[in-house]
Amino acid sequence: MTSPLRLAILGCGTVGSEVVRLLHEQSADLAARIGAPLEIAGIAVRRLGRDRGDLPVAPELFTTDAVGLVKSEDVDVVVEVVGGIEPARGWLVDALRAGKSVVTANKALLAEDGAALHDAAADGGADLYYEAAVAGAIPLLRPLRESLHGDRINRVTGIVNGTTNFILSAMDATGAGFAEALEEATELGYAEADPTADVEGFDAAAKAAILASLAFHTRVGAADVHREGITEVTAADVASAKAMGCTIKLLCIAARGADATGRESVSVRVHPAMIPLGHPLASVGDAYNAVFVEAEAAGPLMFYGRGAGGAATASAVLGDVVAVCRNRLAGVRAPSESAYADLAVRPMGEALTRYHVSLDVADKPGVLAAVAGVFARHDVSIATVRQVPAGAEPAGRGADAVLVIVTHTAPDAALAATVEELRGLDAVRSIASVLRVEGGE
Ligand SMILES: NC(=O)C1=CN([C@@H]2O[C@H](COP(=O)(O)OP(=O)(O)OC[C@H]3O[C@@H](n4cnc5c(N)ncnc54)[C@H](O)[C@@H]3O)[C@@H](O)[C@H]2O)C=CC1
Ligand SMILES: N[C@@H](CC=O)C(=O)O
Ligand code: NA
Repeated sequence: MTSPLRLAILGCGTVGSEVVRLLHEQSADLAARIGAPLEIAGIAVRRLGRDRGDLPVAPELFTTDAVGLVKSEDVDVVVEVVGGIEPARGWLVDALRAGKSVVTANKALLAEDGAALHDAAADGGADLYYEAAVAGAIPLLRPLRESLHGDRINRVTGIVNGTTNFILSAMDATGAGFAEALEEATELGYAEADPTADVEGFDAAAKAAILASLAFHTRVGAADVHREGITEVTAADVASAKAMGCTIKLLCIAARGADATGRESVSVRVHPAMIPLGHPLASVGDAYNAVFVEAEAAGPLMFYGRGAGGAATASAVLGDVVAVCRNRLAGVRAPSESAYADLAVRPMGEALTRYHVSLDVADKPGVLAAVAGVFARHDVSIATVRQVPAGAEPAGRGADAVLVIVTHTAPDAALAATVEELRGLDAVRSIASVLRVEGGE
């Protein structure tokens, strides 16, 4: 058999330790599939003292000198599972420029400065693979990057954050509020000690940027993504959704469309939205992820599985390790980044959405007409109106009546302006819930 391919592993936390374990457990199969054995050249960690006795590797492989490990002449492949922007960016740019293949799970870095990595990969003639960065174990980026390159993708809609999906699923199942559901997610080990990146939508926004870049052959960064998290989603919102035969999910939506001047562009957004129970994403519960891709010739495609967790994520990392190692042995590299389309990213105000608005109103003549007039002034067409008498569900608001309005599709800016004007209307006592609605029209 050919001489071993040598791996530098950067980081040995949740994902890194599982990568190391699987490399050991699967070593014979991996060698057979690649055509050469894999050897760990070193594992960069922050502190050497930690007890990692359960990991099947020689203790002398651990080092705190990540830079030295990356630069080492006898490293072929760098596996980065540390996360964050720096020092990861510096390590990976150096490795790629030196012609080393890189496998990374670092969605934050790819969304913040994917260009630096792709450019370095092109400069060094090296492979850059990152299947684990979006939707963990689910094979999704390779299909977008390879299998669907003969097709034209129009839209990608996904649940790409496991923590928030767990929280929203728990709120839906038990009627719990956000804080209570977050506590449960933390107890079960889904949410991290600082859950900000998950619950405020930063993690999903980074993944949305990566998905949009691949789907539309355009560089889309985290800053291009409209982002809203789930911290404002209330038990009343969940009840409103249920009453409409819907559920609430944190969605990542990347869609082609025309901008205000009619030029082709894309919109990329992450926000909570109501989706009908019959929508393919509605039944994705617990901490699972799913991504729905709509392509012109292929039609709808659905990808589903575990988007997080050490072993699940390590599966995607190892799949990439096998791919880059095979390429090295064959003396080839995967096609470079495809960003030729260079489409503009539309502002959120131009995204076409639908709103569900629940208003506490006075139950007297003329109120419905006044409310409808506000929608008309902003050129927003109403799809359905439901009036719930005070005391009926949703209960306990002390209003005379609750008006539940669902709109047809309109630019987000027009919908937001409608809600703002409704807030100032005399007949409207308060706005109980505003949520976007996706699917089903
Ligand atoms: N945990 C998960 O379910 C998933 C994680 N990812 C990504 O995988 C990457 C790793 O995530 P986790 O393993 O969950 O994080 P983690 O926090 O468990 O592990 C990161 C490790 O890197 C170490 N580290 C930090 N700075 C270092 C340095 N300068 N040198 C060497 N080691 C250093 C930390 O001590 C820690 O052990 C991140 O980019 C994350 O976004 C992607 C998909 C799912
Ligand atoms: N925190 C993320 C982990 C994977 O990317 C999630 O909850 O999905
Ligand atoms: Na994946």
